[in-house]
Amino acid sequence: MDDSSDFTFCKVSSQVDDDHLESPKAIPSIDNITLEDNHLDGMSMSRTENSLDGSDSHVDVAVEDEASGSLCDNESNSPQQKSNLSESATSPEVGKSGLSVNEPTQKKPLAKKPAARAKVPFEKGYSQMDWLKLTRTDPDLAGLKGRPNRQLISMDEVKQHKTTEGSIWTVLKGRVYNISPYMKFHPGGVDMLMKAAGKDCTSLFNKYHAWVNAEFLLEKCLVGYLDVN
Ligand code: HEM
Repeated sequence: MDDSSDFTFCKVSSQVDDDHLESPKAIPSIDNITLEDNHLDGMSMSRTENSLDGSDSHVDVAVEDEASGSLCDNESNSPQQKSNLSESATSPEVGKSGLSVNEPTQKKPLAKKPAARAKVPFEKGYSQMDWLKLTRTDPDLAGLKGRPNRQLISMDEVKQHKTTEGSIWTVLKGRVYNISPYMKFHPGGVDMLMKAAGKDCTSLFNKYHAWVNAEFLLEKCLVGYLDVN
């Protein structure tokens, strides 16, 4: 068999040709490049903006329950963690600028403070696993009493469900949920979730935990969809 027609045996010649690639010229001289310190300042500013609430008062009182890990990819997907990864992955090694992150004298300004956590210990019987069990057994968590949940609901109507026992509504990503039954199960506490009562809580939700899968957690609490007109 002629080797040249056989893919398996096709000859591969070296592509590494310094003249062709012009490698010395392809890499620009970095002698004159300097990095300004204010670049780093900018990054730390944005870090502050991204913090949960700008305060350091949160204490991690998390009680690890058996289900939280499966409900949200809380460690690897948190925005803070992602940012850490990208920062370390893209940090340039700048040999002469004095800002190389690999230099031993350089303290680690790029390492973001760990996200402040404010999980509250759940009462017995109110873990996320207990919530999942309840969603499977309670036939009317939304409190619809037989009405369909495909209806359009105005913001005015949502506002009226602010304090009503058993019927506290919120809007999250265009969906209206009855969050009353979830209150005591909320890992961030009742007080925090009450901030969502009668409002569109999408931005608050995203601020604290955009990675949480609320569509899944609150599926059975769906009352309807926000009427934006
Ligand atoms: C309305 C739907 C909501 C659902 C389904 C929900 C669900 C959850 C879940 C599953 C966690 C645990 C997160 C984790 O372990 O990483 C959590 C924690 C937390 N939530 Fe919510 N939440 C909601 C709304 C809110 C709102 C509106 C706020 C703020 C006003 C809030 C504040 C918090 C806080 C402070 C924590 C603890 C901090 C943390 O775990 O990082 N949540 N929530």
